[in-house]
Amino acid sequence: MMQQYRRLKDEAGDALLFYRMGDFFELFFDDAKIASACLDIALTKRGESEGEPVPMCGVPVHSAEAYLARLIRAGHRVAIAEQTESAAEARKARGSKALVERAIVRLVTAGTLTEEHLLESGSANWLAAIGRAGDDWAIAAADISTGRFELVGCEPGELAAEIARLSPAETIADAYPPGIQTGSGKGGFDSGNGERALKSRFGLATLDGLGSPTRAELAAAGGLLTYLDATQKGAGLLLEAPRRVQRSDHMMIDAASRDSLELCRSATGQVGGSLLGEIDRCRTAIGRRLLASDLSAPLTDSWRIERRLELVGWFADDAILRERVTAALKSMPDFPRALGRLVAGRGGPRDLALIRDGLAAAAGLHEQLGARAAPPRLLEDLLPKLVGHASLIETLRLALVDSPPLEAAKGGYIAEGYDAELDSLRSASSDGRRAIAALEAKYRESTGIGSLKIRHNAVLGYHIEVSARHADVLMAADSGFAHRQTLAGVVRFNSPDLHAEAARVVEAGSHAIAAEAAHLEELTALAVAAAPAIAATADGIARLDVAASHATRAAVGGWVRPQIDEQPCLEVEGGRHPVVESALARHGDPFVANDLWLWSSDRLWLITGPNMGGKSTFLRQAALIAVLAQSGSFVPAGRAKVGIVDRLFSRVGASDNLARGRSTFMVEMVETAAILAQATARSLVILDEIGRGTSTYDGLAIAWAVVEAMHDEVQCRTLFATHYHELTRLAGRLDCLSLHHVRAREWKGDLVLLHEVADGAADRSYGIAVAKLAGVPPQVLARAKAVLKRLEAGRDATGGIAAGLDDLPLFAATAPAEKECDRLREELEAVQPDTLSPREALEILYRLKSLAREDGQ
Ligand SMILES: Nc1ncnc2c1ncn2[C@@H]1O[C@H](COP(=O)(O)OP(=O)(O)OP(=O)(O)O)[C@@H](O)[C@H]1O
Repeated sequence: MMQQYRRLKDEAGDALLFYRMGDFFELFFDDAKIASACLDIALTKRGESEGEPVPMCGVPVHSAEAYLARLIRAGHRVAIAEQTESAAEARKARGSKALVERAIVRLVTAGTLTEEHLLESGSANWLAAIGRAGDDWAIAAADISTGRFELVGCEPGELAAEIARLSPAETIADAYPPGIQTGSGKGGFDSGNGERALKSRFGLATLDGLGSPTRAELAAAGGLLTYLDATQKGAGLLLEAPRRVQRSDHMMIDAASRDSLELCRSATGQVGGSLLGEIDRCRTAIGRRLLASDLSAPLTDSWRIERRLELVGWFADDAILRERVTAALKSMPDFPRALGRLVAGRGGPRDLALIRDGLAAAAGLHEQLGARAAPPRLLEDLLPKLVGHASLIETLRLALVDSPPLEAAKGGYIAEGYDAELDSLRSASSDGRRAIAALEAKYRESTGIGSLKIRHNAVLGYHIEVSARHADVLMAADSGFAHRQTLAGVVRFNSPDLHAEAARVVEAGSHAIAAEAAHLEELTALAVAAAPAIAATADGIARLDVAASHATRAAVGGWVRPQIDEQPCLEVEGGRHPVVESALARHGDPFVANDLWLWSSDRLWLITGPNMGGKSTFLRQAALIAVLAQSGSFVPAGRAKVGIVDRLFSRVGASDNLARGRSTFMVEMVETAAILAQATARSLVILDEIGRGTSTYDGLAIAWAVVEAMHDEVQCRTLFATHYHELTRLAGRLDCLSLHHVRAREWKGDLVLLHEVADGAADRSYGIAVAKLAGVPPQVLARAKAVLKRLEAGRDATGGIAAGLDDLPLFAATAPAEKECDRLREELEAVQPDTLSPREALEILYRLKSLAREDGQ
């Protein structure tokens, strides 16, 4: 057994091996130690290996799913080794001491799950594979619980942002992509393998129909499909043909910006408190997953955005229709995931019923919506997807009982009237049961024992049971009963009549179960054959649900349809931060709406004002409004015009990221560098107190240089909140920068924060007043005031820390003159290495060195 175990363990590699022994999955050696710690189950010992006791632990097969879920969540992979023959078969084939054959039937990993209990209903479960061809990178991502499959080519710098968009359950690669943690795949990351695998999986002669994927995309697809084959071990796989996603089709938002804006998860990692949690009014899990995916990838194509907005507007304008559709969606099951399980061979009768009910509800929605005049364009495209399943629905309706059991093992899911033969087997079995009931009555009468019962259990089957004190009558040699078992208090018997009836019941029952299983197979095949059309119906339902959700949220919050523009503008009247507004409303506090006007000639707003004044809130609300608008939602404002944003960056100064092993300030600078390198003129950048994580002088200097670079070089829409009042001097020098502040007032010695954004710089910073609000003790406040007075006197005398900045040349004048570089480059370009003698080469090298030295001075 140990040999067999070791062979399977070698095959499982770094995955924990669940080794099937009867009703348990057992784990041995280090696997047992890891699993027992993670699952909090007892670690025992079994036998010896090399003189040492073998550590072991186990989980019952019937509850293995729950344990699997915990191991997967803790980041493990699990290989399932099943018995591939029964003990009797092994004995028959190889003698009485034969070992039962076992094989790994599946490798369970976070990215390859299909089981309902192992998946989160509201989010996609992506497996992402990162591939590379030369300098090109790409991601192939598949969610086999619903069949989605994407190929995305990206620049190396965009890779991390794309992975953040997908938020995969598992990422694999064989190269080391910059800054991304991945697990190792199972090989196959080359374009030749990718091409072969795609062609064979989708039965294609050429890949032109898939939009001719790039070599990097093929390499990624190769790694992905190889991994899926290795983990699924020949089980079916729900996978649509891959959709090629252009990176530029959606707004690029990197991981740090997603975190700081709390788009799909709040700072605590929950959906509640995030933008997604705030706007989600979806009625179906399918819709909820699409909403999360929409918010993660706002569109950049105004035509597609408008189509989504039009559908939301249609629902927003008609409350009655919206209510009706919402009510219809409420009963919609998660049928695409049911399909995923059926395709993988892990489905049951209930999954078929979910498909039946989902498709029937979709057809009902089609009827409701199809009758409407002048539907929006997107709806016209969606409606045909909702129907076309009439015969499948009808077959499933006739074949299945209303609510079939999860498991097929005990039967009872095929409806009466579907199969006459099955019906007669069932009636034979129920006739038998009736006959057994009649026997019970007969025996009571003939023996005179009123408490005699005919019972059934797994060991004895049907048997007669009487209490010990009545047993003598049945024990008599000529009683016609045969003794089977004596327990404390009861004695059990058999009889020839009972035996005959029981055999009838059992035989008919097992034939009936076999007949049901055959039907289950046929019906599953029917559903699997319709998989692409069923997945399309699910997509249609999801889009309807999301649109209705947006309309509902808009109606509740008084949100408006944004105007989408190609110009780089962001004009918001009466804008609100949806999450902060809701949080305040829970305490009965009002949110103060604010305006924002960014356009090409006034594209950088520098915002000052007291702590707690609402600067961060104002910045984030601008970013959230852009995200909402471009993902096709109405926005929390009185009016909004959103110029398409290609990349969104949000940085909060000095945010802690010690987990990644970098100091706070280092993180801030790395992220600021990324913005300066990646933002384009169509981007939106919000910078919140950049530079505060270091000394005042350094911080101010960095903030100053960053503002100048955003203004002169990047030239994109930028909101910059700061406590460095000195920066306001930049307003006089930078044409497209304007000053704004959040208002506050002191009233009877107390600070009143108005949360209103007004033009101009703040008059002072109110830091000590905020400290008072926060409950800092009076003696500390008094001392701080005295220190402040001294500092201010010093500043007035010397002109303050920014005194020397007024005659600082403009950013462009100090930026590295490209010309210097160019001279070197020109020289280099003129060199023709193949024609040079060694001596000439050396001379050129000297000349280049001296040129570099001259320019450096
Ligand atoms: N427009 C608003 N209307 C009502 N309350 C608001 C508004 N904006 C912010 N607030 C409230 O003020 C609190 C502080 O806001 P925020 O964090 O945006 O301030 P800040 O100016 O960035 O502060 P700091 O400079 O200390 O980071 C919020 O949690 C919210 O409760």
